[in-house]
Amino acid sequence: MELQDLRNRIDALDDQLLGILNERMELVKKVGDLKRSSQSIIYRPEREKQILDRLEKRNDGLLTRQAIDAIFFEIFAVSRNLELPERVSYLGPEGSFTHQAAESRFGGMSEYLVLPTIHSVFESVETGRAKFGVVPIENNQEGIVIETVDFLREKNLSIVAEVLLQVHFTFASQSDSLKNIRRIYSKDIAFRQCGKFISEYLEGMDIELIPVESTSKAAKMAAQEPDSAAICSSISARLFGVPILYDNIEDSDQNRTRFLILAKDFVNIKSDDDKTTIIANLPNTNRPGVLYEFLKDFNDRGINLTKIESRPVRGTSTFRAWFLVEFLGHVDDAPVQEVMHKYGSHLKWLGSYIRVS
Ligand SMILES: O=C(O)C(=O)C[C@]1(C(=O)O)C=C[C@@H](O)C=C1
Repeated sequence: MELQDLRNRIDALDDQLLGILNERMELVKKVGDLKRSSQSIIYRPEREKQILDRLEKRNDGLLTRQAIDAIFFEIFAVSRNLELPERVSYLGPEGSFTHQAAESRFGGMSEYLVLPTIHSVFESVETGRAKFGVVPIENNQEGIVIETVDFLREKNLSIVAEVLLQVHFTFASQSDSLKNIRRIYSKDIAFRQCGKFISEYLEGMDIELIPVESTSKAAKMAAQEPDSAAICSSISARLFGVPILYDNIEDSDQNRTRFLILAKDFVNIKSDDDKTTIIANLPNTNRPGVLYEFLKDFNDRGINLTKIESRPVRGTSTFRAWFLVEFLGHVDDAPVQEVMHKYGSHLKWLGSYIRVS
């Protein structure tokens, strides 16, 4: 078949897609009207997951689950904006991995508020300047993001959802030959995570590695200085118009960062695959066995703990700690309710949300 014939058939399918998408939006608008009149929540991650799971089961074509997710998350984001436009804040700068995580759930059309610190993201949601906030919570190679964990305890926000992002770095420069590059900008942690690439490709060359605050700052610098390069995310290279010379240059393809979507007073309905996050401020932690007994309470009820992080209780001379605890299940599950009641005000529930694996 000729190229033109194939393109004509693609055009015809695109016409159909457009018609179907508009038809879908008519229905979404009606859902939005119903929700507004009953003051219900617009964002329903468990419904979105149900749709994605159903489509994956039905699918017998070339689309992978990842591709179905990417296409439909964009459709859901457009739908939610049609139902009620909502502003989303994230830890910037633009082009950061948190930006990428935010766009993966809220799409290219949402209104974004780019903020300089994790604290300002929490504050923007608390004060209602943004309906949702996106912050990193942990990287599987580097560990927990302490600031996020501490603000989860201090502030009164709920966890709506988690997002997992595989961290890929690109090598971007306006120079088309490595020979002409004199400086490479990046974040110190990114230099560490791309060590093999740096030693293999840049061995023996007179190049200075310059750490800057963020990988998007690095891309910005590389856009201004033609004899420099940046190790950055592909989104920031694109944003600043710096050509990508090498993609996926990280040492390990296991590098993943987990982000949280936060909102005020948000409650997810139970799904078949939930995770719950709580803060435990246990009494009498100087008595032997207190933490053991607490953990045993989960074990005895068959609740699978997935994380326990300890943080210091500040403002005292003791070495007391509080804990961020995560486990599989929803707060409405009977065994979880038992533990919550047993410890009462010593536990703070932060949210039950769909687990991303
Ligand atoms: O089913 C709903 O509750 C909707 O609002 C519709 C819809 C969708 O586009 O399918 C949009 C937003 C929600 O997060 C979930 C689903």
